[in-house]
Amino acid sequence: MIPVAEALQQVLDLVAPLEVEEVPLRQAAGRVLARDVTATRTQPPFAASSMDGYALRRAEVEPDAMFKVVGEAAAGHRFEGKLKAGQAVRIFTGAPIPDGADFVVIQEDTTRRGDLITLGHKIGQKDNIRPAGGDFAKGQKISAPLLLRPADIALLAAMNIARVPVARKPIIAILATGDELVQPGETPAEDQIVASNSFGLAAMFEGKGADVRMLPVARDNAASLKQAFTLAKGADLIITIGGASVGDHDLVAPVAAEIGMEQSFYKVAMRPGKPLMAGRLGEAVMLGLPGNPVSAMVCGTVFGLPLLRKMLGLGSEPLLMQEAPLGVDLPQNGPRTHYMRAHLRDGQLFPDDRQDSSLLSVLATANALMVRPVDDAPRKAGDTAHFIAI
Ligand SMILES: Nc1nc2c(c(=O)[nH]1)N[C@H]1C(S)=C(S)[C@@H](COP(=O)(O)OP(=O)(O)OC[C@H]3O[C@@H](n4cnc5c(N)ncnc54)[C@H](O)[C@@H]3O)O[C@H]1N2
Ligand code: MOO
Repeated sequence: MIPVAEALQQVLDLVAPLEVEEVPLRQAAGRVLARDVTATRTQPPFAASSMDGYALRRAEVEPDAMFKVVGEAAAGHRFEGKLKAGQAVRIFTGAPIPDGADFVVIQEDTTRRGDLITLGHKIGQKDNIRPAGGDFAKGQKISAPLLLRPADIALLAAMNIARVPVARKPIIAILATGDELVQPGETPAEDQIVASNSFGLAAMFEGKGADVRMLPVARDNAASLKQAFTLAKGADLIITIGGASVGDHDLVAPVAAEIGMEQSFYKVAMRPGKPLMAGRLGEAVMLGLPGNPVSAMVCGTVFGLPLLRKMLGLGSEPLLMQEAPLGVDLPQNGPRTHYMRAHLRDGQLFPDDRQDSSLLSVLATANALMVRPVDDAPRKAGDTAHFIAI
């Protein structure tokens, strides 16, 4: 057994950031910007009105001042002339400020009769003009790497960047193993159960930017497992589930070795997830997860997500660890880092009473994995605890 930190480092050492590809802006959300991009234009490209009202000269603003309305400026339609003394231009939000004007009075502060407007008595100091380039200037940079959120997509669009350089999506093949497994929707025989964690892991990785290839379930024999491995060809990461322990039907390690896997490690001092293995298999990295559903999901979180982030070019930082006071007393921890399914409630952390690694219903209602270090001393309610939000 090796410590979690060492195992994670070894796993991360197996991958490098993937190559860059260009995608249309509409497909860029949720992808990782892989190269810096620069604005191809200035926004706004002209000084623009921020209100509906009248453009005029600030020097002429005083209570009861009268102006002749000589034209109109709307968004997309500038006023072509030049404003002269005593003149105003009817203007709408987003319209270019006419030549000669340096102030916009909002229409609520005016009275209009025919072509004439009269100002009220309480005109504010604010000019209601958005300067050219107030948002960004041509050449302004968006720095990579960056996970593109909806606001980034809007900014890229405003910068007129129609094709976006992003990291290629990692292809992750998920291979569940076991004679007992059927797929959701099928009818299990008496001794069978429904494959679950393969679907949970697929959701986990797809949600973080991977393309997941769900392979058919491999049966507990070498031929079936070998056949399934051939279907993983082309994947960047192969994740097996189950068959990782020491039982007579746990064939993943021997079969993977037979087809050329160079193992980095087997067994990690973590709970759940002890029988985790990792290594290189041809061009791909292989992560062999234990079959117990919570073990598989916890290993996916602790190892799979950082691997994915590194492949996407988002760096190698460990998962964000947060702190909160414990809500209960806890006994001494054992010799493995314990990822306890916990509830963060009213700012306090409450580990669930039921920590068996088969209990998906507990994992599904938890919102935190509380992390207890190896041999952590007994803890009292109120002591600081560390957790990963899930
Ligand atoms: N003598 C020992 N026995 C076990 C040890 C050990 O150290 N010595 N370790 C235990 C630990 S810890 C774990 S974790 C499990 C891991 O076993 P495997 O990886 O070989 O997993 P399986 O035996 O194939 O399955 C375990 C359990 O999970 C269910 N399973 C498997 N795949 C799925 C799936 N895709 N969806 C839902 N459920 C799945 C399977 O039916 C079993 O119930 O080994 C312990 N034993
Ligand atoms: O460590 Mo196993 O992963 O308890 O279930």
